[in-house]
Amino acid sequence: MANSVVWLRDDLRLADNPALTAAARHGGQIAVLYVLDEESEGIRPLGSASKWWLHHSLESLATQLAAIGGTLILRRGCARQAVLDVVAEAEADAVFWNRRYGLAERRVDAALKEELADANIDAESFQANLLYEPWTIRTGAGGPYKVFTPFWRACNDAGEPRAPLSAPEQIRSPQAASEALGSWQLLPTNPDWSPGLGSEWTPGEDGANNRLAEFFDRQAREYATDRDFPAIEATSRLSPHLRFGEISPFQIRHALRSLPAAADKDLQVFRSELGWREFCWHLLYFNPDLATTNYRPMFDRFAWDSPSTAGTAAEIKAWRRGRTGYPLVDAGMRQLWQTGWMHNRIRMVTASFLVKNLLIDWRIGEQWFWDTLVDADAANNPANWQWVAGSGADASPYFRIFNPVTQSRKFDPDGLYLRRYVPELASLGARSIHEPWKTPDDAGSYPAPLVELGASRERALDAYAALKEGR
Ligand SMILES: Cc1cc2nc3c(=O)[nH]c(=O)nc-3n(C[C@H](O)[C@H](O)[C@H](O)COP(=O)(O)OP(=O)(O)OC[C@H]3O[C@@H](n4cnc5c(N)ncnc54)[C@H](O)[C@@H]3O)c2cc1C
Repeated sequence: MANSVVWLRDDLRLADNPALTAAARHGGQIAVLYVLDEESEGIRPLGSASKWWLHHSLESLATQLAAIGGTLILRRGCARQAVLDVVAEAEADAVFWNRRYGLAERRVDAALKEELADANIDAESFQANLLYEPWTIRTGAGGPYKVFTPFWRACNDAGEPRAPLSAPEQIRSPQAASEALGSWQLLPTNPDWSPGLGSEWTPGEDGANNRLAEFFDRQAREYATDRDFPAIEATSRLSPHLRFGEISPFQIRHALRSLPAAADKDLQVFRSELGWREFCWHLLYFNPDLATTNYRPMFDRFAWDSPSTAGTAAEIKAWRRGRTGYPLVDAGMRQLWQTGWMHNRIRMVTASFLVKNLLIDWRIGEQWFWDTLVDADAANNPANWQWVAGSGADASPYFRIFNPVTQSRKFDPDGLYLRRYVPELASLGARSIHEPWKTPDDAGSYPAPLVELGASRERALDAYAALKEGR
């Protein structure tokens, strides 16, 4: 009986993996392959935190595969060549994979499919990582959506997504050489900045399922109200697991159905957050340059400060290091550095501070998040940055400039989150911790504010007015 190859990409799981299920049905031995492709044209290189995650996720996947009799084959290089090599080595007559939606990735997949067809090798792809394929959700006029609410309504009208598939109980893998994971050097050394990530996260399918179970047990019920408070662990923290496909949106959606109806309001909000993920991928599918190009071309003329001037370079550095003098911004940027993750509300606050109070191009912030987030996502990251900057689809109105002090008082009233990530301020009381410059004697080495909020807000509004008026 002929063998097959399963080429895994952003779907590092055994359960609800249609490509793997198809291979199991095909029969014969299954060569399960992961390719670290930093060569194919247009593929965005992984950021440092994503590399850390990938290492541990692959390690976990290899262990899980071994438990059902399989082996994971690792190759580095051009994906096309790696897949063709493994097809030959495994004497396979079929290749299965789950779809990707970025343009560069789609081009690689389409070219490979053709090449395999010419060689009489069957190649089949599946829907696995999005509930709704981007091209299936269209406006009445047949175009892509630009606004979330009607997009999500159209998704819901399209019907309930399919039930998840079980993991195969047993597979057999052919002999094929694999590179050693360690030789890829995905983990940081000199210095090793990852201990904080290690204590926060368990990459892999088990880690993902545990997060989901914990979220359902403890948190899902207060999600709608508590999700905005960064000191409360009220959100699912599933984002890096979804990013690497250790859990599928189908599994989450299906599991939600098992919860009691009493939690309906919370679950509705949670479901629509998963909808935002679908929307971001819909945007990326139709706007492949989302990470580099303003969705609204009008913003091409926006007067960002030049990052090469000394003053702006110093501001960027202070923002990255969590030394802007605004405790909520700094707590967020330090949470990001220490744990590879930042609470959603604080992502909005830190991003708004960079692009509006400092007038720094959103692409500089997007790239920093890309490098430091464990959930750095090719669609969610640029779409949200553009949403905050005002240049994106369904974007926040430009005049909505998050005030880090007001946000801090409202969403971290006792300063618990601030104290956790900005320990220099730990001795300040709940009233003064949000504005430490008013009690400088107690703020120790904590820096003075980088800019004044009122004046920097006016400068941003002027820049936007000039853009609109074509000045
Ligand atoms: C400037 C900025 C950059 C961001 N960059 C990323 C990124 O690179 N990767 C990423 O996954 N999310 C990104 N987000 C969206 C959001 O902050 C995270 O998805 C969320 O904080 C992850 O935590 P969670 O899993 O606990 O979320 P939950 O509240 O539990 O939500 C469940 C899931 O819904 C999805 N989701 C939630 N909010 C959004 C959103 N606004 N847009 C798209 N999907 C969403 C995520 O997959 C998330 O895991 C960004 C937001 C901002 C403002």
